[in-house]
Amino acid sequence: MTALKTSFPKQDIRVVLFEGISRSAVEVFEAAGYAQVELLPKSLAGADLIEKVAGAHIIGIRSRTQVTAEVVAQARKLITIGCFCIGTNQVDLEAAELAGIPVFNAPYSNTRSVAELVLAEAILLMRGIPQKNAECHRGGWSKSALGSHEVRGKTLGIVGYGHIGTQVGVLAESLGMQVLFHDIEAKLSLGNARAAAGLDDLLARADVVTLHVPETPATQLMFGAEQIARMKPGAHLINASRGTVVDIDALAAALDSGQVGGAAVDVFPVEPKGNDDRFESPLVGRDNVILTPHVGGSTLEAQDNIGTEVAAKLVRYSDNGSTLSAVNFPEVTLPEHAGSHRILHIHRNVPGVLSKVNELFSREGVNIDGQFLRTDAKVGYVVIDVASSPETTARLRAALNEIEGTLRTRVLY
Ligand SMILES: NC(=O)c1ccc[n+]([C@@H]2O[C@H](COP(=O)([O-])OP(=O)(O)OC[C@H]3O[C@@H](n4cnc5c(N)ncnc54)[C@H](O)[C@@H]3O)[C@@H](O)[C@H]2O)c1
Ligand SMILES: O=C(O)[C@H](O)COP(=O)(O)O
Repeated sequence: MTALKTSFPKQDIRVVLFEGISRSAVEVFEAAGYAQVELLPKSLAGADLIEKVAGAHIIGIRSRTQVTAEVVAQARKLITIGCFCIGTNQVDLEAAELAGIPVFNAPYSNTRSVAELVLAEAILLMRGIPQKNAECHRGGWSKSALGSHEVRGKTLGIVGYGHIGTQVGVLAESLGMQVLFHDIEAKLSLGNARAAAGLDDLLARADVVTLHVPETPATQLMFGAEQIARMKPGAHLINASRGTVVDIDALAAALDSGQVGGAAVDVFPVEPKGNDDRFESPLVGRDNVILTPHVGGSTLEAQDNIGTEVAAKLVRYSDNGSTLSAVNFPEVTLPEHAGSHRILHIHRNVPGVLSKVNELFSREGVNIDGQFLRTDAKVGYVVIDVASSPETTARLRAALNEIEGTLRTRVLY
């Protein structure tokens, strides 16, 4: 097979990876011939982020970097974004789509890591270990079974029964826990897990409640004073989803009153941008709270896998145009195009664009080797393989750019 060459030289494609993304990602880019890969240890914000992104063709971020509509608007060279994590709420997905920028993520690679942490926390909270640990560190010694329970036979309430929630449920059952879940979608129960009659039913029955919903307008502060009051008195709460899901002041008050017996919190409404910044939260200083710095998915195994998975998706899009598993874009799986020039045309999904594209090719008398089209509500993505000279391809691209509704074109050969 002939080596794939892009019309825009690969050695000039600038890749910037923020937030300490695994070196496994760099290896994927380098193996594919990308020479300019910059690895930054933390996220940037404001003018610094805009400036850095403006010079990049490909960026990789984790949960911290906020790629807003403003950042997208100034990122004129940017062709694709990789979220080296599950959550994509930190990216303005619509702004990216309308700028012709597909966004990719790693939907599965860290789910096991989160599930293991959550299960460990459920055990520690049910045993009152956070308090005992803190007391020992202060020179105290409370050898007592008071308030310490096995998890066996207790009820775990899972809110959001998706990839992580289901894994937590399976692991919890293997320890003998009863698993109840609540989801807005109808979900197949794994093992002996049971769907609760609703969130209130789950809250009334669970000894430990764990949250695994994404950040959406509907999940913002979905867990506040009202929901906490419906929990069993003294039950425990785990949040490793997103910091905006829980009303943190209401949780602090409930921990003080004893309504919540203990909590494990990995995500916060405001998180430090990097490891040198100070962490502050109303939950700090409480012995019955396990605080972790958003490390649910931070294991070497998960990060290594995520690096490989997302970098491979970005390389594939950059080299070949495939958008399979993009989270904001029409999905097209494309074959190799050795011997043809591949023209990518991204346009607003309005009537008449495709007929103008096809008219152009018939007018130019260019033979089409293959054509692929997918649309979603806002955008159409048409990929045309042609056997033409570089000059003809450049002329076709210029003419495509003139078609009303065109958002972006690229040529690969
Ligand atoms: N702490 C970490 O390091 C870490 C790591 C990975 C993921 N996460 C977070 O965990 C979230 C969940 O991950 P996942 O892979 O399980 O996602 P997923 O999409 O597979 O599952 C989410 C589930 O929540 C359900 N849901 C959505 N809105 C809901 C609502 N209002 N009420 C009840 N259920 C609702 C969905 O139907 C879905 O089943 C991610 O979106 C991410 O924000 C955090
Ligand atoms: O969305 C995710 O996968 C998690 O929140 C992990 O994010 P991180 O890569 O910033 O640790």
